[in-house]
Amino acid sequence: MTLTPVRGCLYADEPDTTPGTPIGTPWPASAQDGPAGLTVAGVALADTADRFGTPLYVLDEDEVRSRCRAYRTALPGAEVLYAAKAFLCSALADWITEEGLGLDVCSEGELRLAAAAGFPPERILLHGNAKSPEELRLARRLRVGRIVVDNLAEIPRLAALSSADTPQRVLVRVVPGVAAGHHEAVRTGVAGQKFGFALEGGDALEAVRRVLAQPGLVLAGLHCHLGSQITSVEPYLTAVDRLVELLSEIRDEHGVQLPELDLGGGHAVPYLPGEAGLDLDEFAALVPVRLADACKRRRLDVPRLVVEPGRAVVAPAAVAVYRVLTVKHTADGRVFAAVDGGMSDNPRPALYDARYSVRLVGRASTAAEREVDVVGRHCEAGDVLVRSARLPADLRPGDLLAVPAAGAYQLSMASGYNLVGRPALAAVRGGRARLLIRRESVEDFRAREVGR
Ligand SMILES: Cc1ncc(COP(=O)(O)O)c(C=O)c1O
Ligand SMILES: N[C@@H](CCCC[NH3+])C(=O)O
Repeated sequence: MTLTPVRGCLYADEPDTTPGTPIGTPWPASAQDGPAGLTVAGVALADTADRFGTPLYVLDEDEVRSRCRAYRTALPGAEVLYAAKAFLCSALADWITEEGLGLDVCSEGELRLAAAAGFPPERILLHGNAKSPEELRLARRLRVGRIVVDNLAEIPRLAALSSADTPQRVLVRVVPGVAAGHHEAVRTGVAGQKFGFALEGGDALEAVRRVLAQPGLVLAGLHCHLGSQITSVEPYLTAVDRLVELLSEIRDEHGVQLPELDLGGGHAVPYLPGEAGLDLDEFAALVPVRLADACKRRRLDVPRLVVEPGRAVVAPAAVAVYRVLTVKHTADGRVFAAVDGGMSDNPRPALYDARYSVRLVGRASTAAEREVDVVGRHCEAGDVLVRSARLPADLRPGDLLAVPAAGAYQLSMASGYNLVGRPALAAVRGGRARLLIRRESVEDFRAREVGR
């Protein structure tokens, strides 16, 4: 590998073609251990960290693309919408467009970014429990394909922006009464949380009635989202049964057959070695068949299946790289390795007690492994990134640590806490790295200050 000094740092200007050893899940498929240390898409993480600084998120473009393709191949009859909330930037929007997926957005910001990136509006679906009048107007102006209705007040508001000549296709978000997901805070398939209309008690049927009464709205189908990080297909099958039951009630009451059934996202990925995600092949083998059978029993036309994976497309494609700032050995035998990021770039451990794995990159160590808590740099005792990690006992300041499965709900949920600034993001492909998002600086914060 040739190392060339550029603006005071070193970077690899020739792709590293030395074969390494693949390290498997939860790392990107391209991740290898080799002479250059840990590489992703042929790029040494240590070189990239030197080039762009840390904390750095490294996103493997081909991993994202191949995950999009896997969905399209596994579910040929279905429509696949990438859930932008997992993470969105213009380059990612380009890859999603090129791979033929649609986009699920839930805010004016996501919608504007997608539109500015040139994402085809007819392939965009807008949902959210609190859409502002501006968001609805923007969605109409941009001609987004579908809007998911989440409360009754939205129906006349949206109808006022639509007409029989330029109708808006909508889905009704249903709460099917199915509990699934990795944490209570993300279980949206049950009553007692803020999203959607419950099946039980008739809320969902009432929403359907009101949408059908509006000449400017076209009811395209039903929508649900059960939760996030769901590892089994079973909850989706139960949701299919319950939603098909509702479809048949709608047919019986209104004489209409709805053409779409959106089961949302929630497909789990492995975060730890040996962990399993949702099996996409099993999902693809069981869900469409269950849908067809349930419809046949009720003599319904089979609606088109829509899925909205976010995490499963992007989480496994990124690695977060941190530099160790201090290593504290306590009298009671604990070791705390504090890194230059933390809960401001990854709030998931603090929010959901999420577990991650971590590896030393950039140097080889023959030291025995020991238990280390990898902690962040923020003023919170709960700012722990990886509890009880196994890392070499000679871990020291200046070392680099890499955390896999970092592509979803980390940068997108990053905050400005302690004015540390949100990390940079680099894309890697074919042995080359390019910066997609620069690091946030205090100047960015100061630029928003307009008074004192
Ligand atoms: C409506 C909807 N669709 C899709 C998703 C994407 O979920 P996930 O990233 O778990 O696939 C979410 C977030 O959980 C959501 O709320
Ligand atoms: N942010 C959550 C997922 C919620 C997705 C939004 N509906 C997580 O990291 O697991």
